[in-house]
Amino acid sequence: MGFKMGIVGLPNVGKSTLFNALTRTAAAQAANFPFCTIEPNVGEVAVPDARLDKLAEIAGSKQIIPTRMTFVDIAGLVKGASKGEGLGNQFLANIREVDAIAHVLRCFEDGDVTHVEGRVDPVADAETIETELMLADIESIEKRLQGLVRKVRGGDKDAVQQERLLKQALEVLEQGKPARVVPVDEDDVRAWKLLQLLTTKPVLYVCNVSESDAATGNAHSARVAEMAAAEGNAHVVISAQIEEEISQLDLDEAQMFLEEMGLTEAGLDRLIRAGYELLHLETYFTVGPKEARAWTIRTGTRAPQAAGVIHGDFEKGFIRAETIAYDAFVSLGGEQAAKEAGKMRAEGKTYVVQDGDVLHFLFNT
Ligand SMILES: Nc1ncnc2c1ncn2[C@@H]1O[C@H](COP(=O)(O)OP(=O)(O)OP(=O)(O)O)[C@@H](O)[C@H]1O
Ligand SMILES: [Mg+2]
Repeated sequence: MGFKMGIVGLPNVGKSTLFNALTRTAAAQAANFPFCTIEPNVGEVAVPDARLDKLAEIAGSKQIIPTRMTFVDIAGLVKGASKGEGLGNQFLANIREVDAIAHVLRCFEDGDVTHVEGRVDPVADAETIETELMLADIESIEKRLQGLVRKVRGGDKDAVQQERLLKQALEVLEQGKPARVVPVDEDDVRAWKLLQLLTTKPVLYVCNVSESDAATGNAHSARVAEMAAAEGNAHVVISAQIEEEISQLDLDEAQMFLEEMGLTEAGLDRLIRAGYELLHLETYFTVGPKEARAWTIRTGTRAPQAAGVIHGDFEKGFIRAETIAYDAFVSLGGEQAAKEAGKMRAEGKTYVVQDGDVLHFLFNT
């Protein structure tokens, strides 16, 4: 499966710097000139989860394998991108493929770093980008509607559904609103997702502040917070530049550095967690002497489909899941003790896996 977040924003706002920090590499070229990035950079990031380390410690697991999330560093968008301005329209296609958008907003003042509009105004920047995404959606909907005409006439059911959904999206977009405000019926959810409209993707605003504002945020990030709350989107405050520095340090050094800065936790950890929440993702664990491993599922996933994340055969031949809740596993001191205390449950096909469940799957091959 694997979930993907696209890092989106105006040119030169710190997207590649953030990407490098997240992936602990210098894979993406980050430099003080607009349109530095052209081809998207793709990297996998381990999802930090203290619970996994705790479980491994209790079970004496030799190896710890965190679950992962993919980040894609996309080229900067500018006003007119949907009409081919800047580096044009191809980047909009990169955004189509992601599950959610991390929208980086410049919230730092630094006369040496070029802002494409010559001023720092993250709320206006967010509008610029959102407008481009809306225009791109309108254009792609109009094209797709034309392409559907014949099929709809022929009575193709899927085409009729698509046409209806596209028209609903078009109506709100033409009022200047993102397609995510369209209320979608249960029966339409799948088809709606398949439309891959840019403005239906959940947004996490990343307020990129200067080093000195990393712990407290600033007036710019406060305005973004307000905007995000009004839209029902999420936001985090982080300094991409410091995060990149921290990502080069080893764990002890990084901890000291964070404390000196007055931070309790690396901004990246907060960002990844916020991404998790935004996508309604949860984690379950498999724990044994060989390895302790975390797996990602969507909230509400039933046991067989959760098993399918490990291997398709687990889902096909699913018999039952043995479950211990994280808290019981930890407070009782491991699997055996939890079992003896009656805290291991056998669950069937309809069981909805809970965040933090420690699971064993039994299956037919
Ligand atoms: N928090 C920050 N404070 C000060 N400078 C920063 C901060 N974050 C990034 N920068 C600087 O901003 C410049 C642009 O960064 P970066 O290349 O990451 O931007 P980008 O959004 O990827 O740009 P492009 O769209 O051109 O690829 C770099 O010089 C970087 O060091
Ligand atoms: Mg870049």
